[in-house]
Amino acid sequence: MSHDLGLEMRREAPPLSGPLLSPSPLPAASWRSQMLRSSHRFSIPLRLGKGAGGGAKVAGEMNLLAPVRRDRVLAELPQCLRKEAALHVHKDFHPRVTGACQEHRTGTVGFKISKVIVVGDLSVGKTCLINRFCKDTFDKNYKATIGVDFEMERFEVLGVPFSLQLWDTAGQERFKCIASTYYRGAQAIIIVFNLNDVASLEHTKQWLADALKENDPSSVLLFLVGSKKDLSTPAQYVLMEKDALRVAQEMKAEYWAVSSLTGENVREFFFRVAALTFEANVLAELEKSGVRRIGDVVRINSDDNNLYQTASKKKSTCCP
Ligand SMILES: Nc1nc2c(ncn2[C@@H]2O[C@H](COP(=O)(O)OP(=O)(O)OP(=O)(O)O)[C@@H](O)[C@H]2O)c(=O)[nH]1
Ligand SMILES: [Mg+2]
Repeated sequence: MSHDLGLEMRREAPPLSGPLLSPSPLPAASWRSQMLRSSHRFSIPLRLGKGAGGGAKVAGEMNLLAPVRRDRVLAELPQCLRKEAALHVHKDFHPRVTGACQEHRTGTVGFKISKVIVVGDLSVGKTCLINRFCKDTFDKNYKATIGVDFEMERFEVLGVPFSLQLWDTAGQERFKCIASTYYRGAQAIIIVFNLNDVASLEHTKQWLADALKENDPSSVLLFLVGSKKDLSTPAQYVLMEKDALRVAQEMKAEYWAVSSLTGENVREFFFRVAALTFEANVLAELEKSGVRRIGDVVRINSDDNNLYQTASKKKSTCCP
């Protein structure tokens, strides 16, 4: 049974199994025609069990097949909204990241996808936010998300292809247990609250705690996003922003305020998410390749039975 209540989509995604999507139930040609669009929304059927990292197969195909849209090309680091609550305030990408991109040393980053989960109270505007960015649409009617959906977005950052998988989760309590099984493996968590509803801001701490149960708090990037900015008067907004900045600082999250109705800050926000996630991925890749070089030097020694021996092993036989 697939859930389609309130969702415009839609092609059923392949069932999830473990960290990867299992083979598609659709013929390859059918998936390929879907892939030729640069943004895709999938519903996850309710029958699915646990699974979280999903999408690598789909993303792999997308990287090969779909060209990146011209308006998804990032040549510079998009800036934060408020310096008081930013993940970092540097003007440019980390110099090691820029250098690695120029020298084509970004390893597997161009072939990977990064999972981003979007959580928050019901009706705060999570689905509208994703739809405004991915499809440039806005629906004024509330249609609850049941379980989860995800949308694929492809970017090019500093000349390197980069894909984000945006997971839109249900805010309604009765669907939360389904949605939370998809939290695992996120590289970024977007916690949305309604700028006109202080309770939804208070609840963001619980949403964060739940999402962090399934993720590594030391490596995940956090964003706190106030929605429906168009409904606040400037005076109301200033008051709410003060509280939101404090919460963002406590969480170590980057703060944004958006309107999916008018589109204010939506593109800027997602570009920032893509850029910071990309930067973190490249830095992690460089770290990994550095460790590999130091710790796993491959030696060829014809005197040994094993022709390939790591430097550390060799050392231990010489110096007991
Ligand atoms: N004025 C205004 N209304 C918005 C905005 N964003 C969303 N809405 C409205 O808020 C309602 C809920 O939006 P959704 O995006 O469906 O909310 P959700 O967070 O996905 O809700 P769940 O799926 O139940 O968790 C809809 O009626 C939207 O039209 C906005 O920026 N401005
Ligand atoms: Mg929704």
